[in-house]
Amino acid sequence: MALLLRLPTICPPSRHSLHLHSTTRNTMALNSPKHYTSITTTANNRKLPILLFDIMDTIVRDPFYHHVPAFFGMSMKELLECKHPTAWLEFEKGTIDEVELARKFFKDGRSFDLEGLKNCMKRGYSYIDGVEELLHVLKTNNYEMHAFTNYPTWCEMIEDKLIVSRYMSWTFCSFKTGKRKPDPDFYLDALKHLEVDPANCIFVDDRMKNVEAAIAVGIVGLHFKNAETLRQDLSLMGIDVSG
Ligand SMILES: Nc1c(NC[C@H](O)[C@H](O)[C@H](O)COP(=O)(O)O)[nH]c(=O)[nH]c1=O
Ligand SMILES: [Mg+2]
Repeated sequence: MALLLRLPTICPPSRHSLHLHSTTRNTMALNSPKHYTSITTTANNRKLPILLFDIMDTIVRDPFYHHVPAFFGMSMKELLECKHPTAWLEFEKGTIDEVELARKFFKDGRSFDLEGLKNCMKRGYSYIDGVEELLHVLKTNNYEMHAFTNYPTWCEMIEDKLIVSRYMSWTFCSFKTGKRKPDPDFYLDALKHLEVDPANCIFVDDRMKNVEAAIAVGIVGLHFKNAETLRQDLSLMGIDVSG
């Protein structure tokens, strides 16, 4: 089983605590650290828990680690040595656009074929094995799902190719919010937007530090390893993953 991270049964109040949304009734059992004994709905028939998904290397393969070095004819080590240290992060936060990214992608300001890089990224995007099938089941079983991703406007290229919106909304994207995981404010803003108690959200991410940040604000955190262990973890928590 993939590592399952959960706050103590009842999350201790912190300055970040949010109040239970007033329309919530019969909330999930809080007396078991590892299993929700009931799936609940709110007064407006909202099914709980809400599922929040990291995208890169949780739902979609990140082309950065193989396709991009190959595109530049470099090893990853060589690429990291000559890349600008913050340009990509700025692009992810939406503070620069892709033209500016291209201008400062390399520390020495050398130019490159931006359209070629974008096509390379597009070719590289694919669902991680077994994930789309799991999303399909969760969608069929009426779970509310949202993307929660550090990624630039190129989310649109992912959407164009994989139509992730069939399964979840592109609600929480760093390029729109200007915040990146593991910034606690990114998670707190999401809870405020969703008007939901953090214990009624499950967050799934391949990076442990992002999972830990979710847990720190009271969200249930699952560390993604692969689709099968995620299915098992969700099932153990009482989520209906039957097809
Ligand atoms: N530095 C560049 C990256 N890096 C990969 C990113 O870390 C990744 O795409 C993203 O931040 C994933 O975040 P999450 O934790 O999965 O939400 N990728 C590029 O394509 N180009 C870069 O220059
Ligand atoms: Mg990721």
